[in-house]
Amino acid sequence: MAFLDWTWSCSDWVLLLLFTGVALYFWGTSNYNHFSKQNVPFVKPLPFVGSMGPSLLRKQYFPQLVMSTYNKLKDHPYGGFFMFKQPVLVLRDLELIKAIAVKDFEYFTDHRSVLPTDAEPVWSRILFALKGQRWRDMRATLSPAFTSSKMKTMFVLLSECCQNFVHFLEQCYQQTQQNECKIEKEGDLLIVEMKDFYTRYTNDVIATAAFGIGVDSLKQPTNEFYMMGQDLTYLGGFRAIKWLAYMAVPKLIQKLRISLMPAHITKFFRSLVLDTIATREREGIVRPDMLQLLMQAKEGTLHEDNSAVNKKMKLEDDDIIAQAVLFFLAGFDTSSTLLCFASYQLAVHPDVQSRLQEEIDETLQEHGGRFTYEAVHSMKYLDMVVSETLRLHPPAPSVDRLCVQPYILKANPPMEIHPGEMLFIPIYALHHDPSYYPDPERFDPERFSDDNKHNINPMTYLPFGVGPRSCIGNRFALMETKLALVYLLSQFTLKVVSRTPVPIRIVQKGFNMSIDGGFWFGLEKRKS
Ligand code: HEM
Repeated sequence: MAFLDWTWSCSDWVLLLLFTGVALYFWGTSNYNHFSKQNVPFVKPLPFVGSMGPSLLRKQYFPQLVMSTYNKLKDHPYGGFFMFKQPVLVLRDLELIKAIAVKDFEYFTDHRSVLPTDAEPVWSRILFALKGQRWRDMRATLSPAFTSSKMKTMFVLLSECCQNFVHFLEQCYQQTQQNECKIEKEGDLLIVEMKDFYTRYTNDVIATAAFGIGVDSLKQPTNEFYMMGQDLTYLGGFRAIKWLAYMAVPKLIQKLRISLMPAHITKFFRSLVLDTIATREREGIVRPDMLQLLMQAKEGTLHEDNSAVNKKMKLEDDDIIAQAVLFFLAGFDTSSTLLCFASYQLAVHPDVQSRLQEEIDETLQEHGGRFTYEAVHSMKYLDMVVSETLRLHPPAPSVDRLCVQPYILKANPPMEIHPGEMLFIPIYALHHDPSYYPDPERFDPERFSDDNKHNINPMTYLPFGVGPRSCIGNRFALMETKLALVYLLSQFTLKVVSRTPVPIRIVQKGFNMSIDGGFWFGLEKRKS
């Protein structure tokens, strides 16, 4: 057979290479006329990588890529870019965003597949990955677990985690605690890498609130739950290559049934959840946490507030494991990122920090020295600070929607969208658009004061996404972050120190945003 004949001449090999190169080029650019043939403006793609080049070369981090795409499409209600070979329609116009995500939601109910379903039987059951009716049923089943009254019952668990960290910091301050965490004492200050610190807090919060186990990751820095969480969210080395391959050629990865989630992690979380459920059932233990609510959903006894039992669907064990892990994945890094950026802004804006501390002190006094659920939720300035941090540094820079039924985009010019096509809502860019937020890079909590917040168009402020598919855990996330800030600032003041990077340079670590050099701050003990 000529193909296997090693006596091929040099020119034969050159021809073969040339042919392969040309064939690959055509494959790598095969659908790059997707937008041009419809006269839709788009960001020019490069072969294979589409518009992702600057992000892959680490010249632009994902929020910057979202921003530059949005700016390049200025003056258009929508436009295109390419995520590798996948054409993605970016929505700029606020009415279009509202139509896709809210009014005509039934045409765009799904996200693009986040994981190869065949290779990930547990992971493909997570709410975020579910599609169509199955998503509707699961969302309706889980929603009662996130109402205000359920948050109130979980408040006590979160307060315990906050008490643990304040106690730990006080011990470090008095140097009675040897710690393996990134906390050092320098003069009157504790020097703390807050990303590490807050990640341990949000990890403990999810451990107790979602998995029903108590861990203290500051006192036991290498506890198994924490280490598994780190492993789960580690996106370096070979794992990064697998994820990139999945984004570039999802069908091939699906076909090869390559698993993106290491089996030992799935095994750990599976036995953790199943053992806890078995112990609770055996010993009749009832605990005010998400696992208990998932167990009730499985039994069909989970109540909507003030209404009947939700009987939308029966959960299987794998569904429960999947949702518990999702709460962990969706919650712990996003919330710790929010806490880090809030701390940064407070440290570099001491006037804002003092005003917030005054509010905390007064509220504490009014509530008899106790941080109750009502006390934390009554703090208006705290809400303004957290809202402005979420505007300036949204942990999710964009969200996607997948078209599930043919749709005509009612814009000038109109556009036909077909099932399987993907759309993007550029959260980060909307939050930084000067026509919606004057002087957008300035940290100004006043934008969210009672007098000003009515000027904000709801479609320009989307830290938790938008419409029926928005974040189910937003109340929980806000409670967890506000409570941590209240506990911390009632005892300590955040200070800029020589290791604090000012101004910050955003970098991407794994799924989330961080800053170059780490979130180093000084903590000064407040005089009582
Ligand atoms: C500051 C913290 C958080 C931020 C900024 C955030 C943001 C988001 C965003 C942008 C989405 C996609 C929404 C959309 O497509 O419109 C989302 C979805 C989701 N989030 Fe969060 N989230 C946070 C914390 C949490 C927490 C603590 C939990 C659970 C305990 C959670 C659970 C979920 C789930 C389950 C979904 C998928 C919802 C669905 O597909 O129906 N999130 N989140």
